Amino acid sequence: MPTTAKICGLSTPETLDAAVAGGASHVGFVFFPPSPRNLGFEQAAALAAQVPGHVAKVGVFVNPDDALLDAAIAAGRLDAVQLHKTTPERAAAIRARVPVWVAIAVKTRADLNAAAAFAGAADRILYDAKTPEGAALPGGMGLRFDWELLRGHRLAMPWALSGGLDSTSVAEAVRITGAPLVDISSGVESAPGTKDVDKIAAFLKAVAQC
Ligand SMILES: O=C(O)c1ccccc1NCC(=O)[C@H](O)[C@H](O)COP(=O)(O)O
Repeated sequence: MPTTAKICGLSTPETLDAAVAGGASHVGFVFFPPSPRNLGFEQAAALAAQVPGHVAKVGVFVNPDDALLDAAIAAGRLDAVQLHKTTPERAAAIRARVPVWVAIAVKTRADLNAAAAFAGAADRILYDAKTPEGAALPGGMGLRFDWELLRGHRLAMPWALSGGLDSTSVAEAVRITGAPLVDISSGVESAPGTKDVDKIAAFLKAVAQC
């Protein structure tokens, strides 16, 4: 199966176009005000209108309440929500309304065990690098974890790899982990929150060669 890619934290028409033109399977819209990638609802609606049907729109949230979820799902016409810092109970409740990705923050092998609790409560697990205690963001910080932790990894649900990827490292990451889907944010930016069309194109070209 070819590796597919999600470009996360898009916020402009030009960079969204680059992701779609380069063959991204998913695009990510962040709904978390402390993030430099945070979208307003009108901005999300305009971007969503630009996404063709074969590309899935994933909203990224940190422990959201129902009001934020409802507004963002409607504005961004979201196909799935990606939840950071959630619980199996909350993920299951949200999954009754919309497909759910759950981010699992990884630093050590023991962290991988957290995924099992989301069986039946998530549609996909996103293994992402754990950010430091007290960090402003739980993702999108360009940090990577030891990919060897996922060598030979088996999970009875779809999953994806994230954290510190870029166009020069993604082939090795996929070779080691066998990730079916890779997710990237800061590795295709020129500054926090500023996506770069050339970096997006280079990353997606590298993924296509995996
Ligand atoms: O990207 C953000 O600003 C963000 C904010 C709050 C929660 C999650 C966030 N990003 C999650 C992602 O899916 C990122 O793509 C993922 O962490 C990888 O980021 P990077 O290491 O920068 O490629």
